Amino acid sequence: MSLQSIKYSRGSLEILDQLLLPVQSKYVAVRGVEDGWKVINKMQVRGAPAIAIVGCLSLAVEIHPEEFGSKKSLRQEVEGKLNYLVSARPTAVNMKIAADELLVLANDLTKDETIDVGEMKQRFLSATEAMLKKDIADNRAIGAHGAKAILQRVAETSGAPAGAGVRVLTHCNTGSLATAGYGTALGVVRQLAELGKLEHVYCTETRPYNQGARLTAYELVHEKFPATLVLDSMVAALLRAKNVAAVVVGADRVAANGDTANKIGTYQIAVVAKHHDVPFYVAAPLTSIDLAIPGGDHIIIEERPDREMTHVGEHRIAAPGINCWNPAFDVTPAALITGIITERGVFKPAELKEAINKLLDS
Ligand SMILES: CSC[C@H]1O[C@H](OP(=O)(O)O)[C@H](O)[C@@H]1O
Repeated sequence: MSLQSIKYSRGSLEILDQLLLPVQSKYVAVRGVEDGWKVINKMQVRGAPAIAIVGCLSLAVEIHPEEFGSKKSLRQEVEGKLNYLVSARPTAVNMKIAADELLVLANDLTKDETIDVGEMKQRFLSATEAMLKKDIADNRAIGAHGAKAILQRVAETSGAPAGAGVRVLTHCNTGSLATAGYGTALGVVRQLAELGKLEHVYCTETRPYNQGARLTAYELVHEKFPATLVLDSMVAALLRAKNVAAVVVGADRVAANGDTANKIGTYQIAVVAKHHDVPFYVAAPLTSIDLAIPGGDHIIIEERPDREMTHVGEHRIAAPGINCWNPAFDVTPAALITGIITERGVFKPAELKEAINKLLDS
């Protein structure tokens, strides 16, 4: 049983094939950008941060053995292949942000007359490799900020005895299998557990890919957390009956106003949480926040193949001939979001844009 979604050393990249989990734990070699695009598009690896890291590392393993005649030719190869990788899945912004940052680096290195093409390649490889450690550090910070915010909110509003543990609900998979490690929303759950404050965690099965039943449950069992799997259709009954203190989910793209695209089903959980006065948190690194778009209506929502709904593996579960609608994500309006938990702190949606701009300026 492994929770390491990405295995990398310079010149070598493997990903844990998440289509086979939880029954089979098998690593798949990613030999270059074509492989990288395929494993992302097929969702053998998924999760906004993991998509960006695997995409960029697939470029790193491709250019590592290559000799480039000039810095310009290296830059042109980098630009073309980064744009290709961004096309693998359109909703999560992390790959686009990483591609933009790496292209700025490639342009700067091209202009830097103090280094040759060999040094440029080494610096480019180092920059892509740094994403792994940074993501884990970001996730641990998200976990710390998120756990503190939830415990503080519960202490202020629920009347629970000081120091009591909390019961939380999460959706989809936002753990080590969606990132370089530790996780975003599941990083908050891990931090609550590390503080001895996790009374119980509920995870939804998250049809149709079943990230919750197959991946989050896999992580929670691995960690031996007190956890229960629920159907997506049970969330209203759960919030009514089980004294859930908070909902914490991930994000694929957070717009400047705080509207958030996340796994399909997130929006209706947010509506139900509002009805039951349960705080609803989004946990996301700054690399998932897209200040270039004003609101959720501007987010492209990926539609996945009907077969992901009509079959479980090779077994058909829907009537042949029925039409399907299979958007992979939906958008939760900022008005339903209590706070956006990032590695730099927790922000109300209305404060997000100004706070992030201040952080970026500093
Ligand atoms: C930290 S993962 C963020 C996000 O990615 C997942 O989508 P997918 O499994 O389709 O890649 C899900 O929406 C998570 O919340």
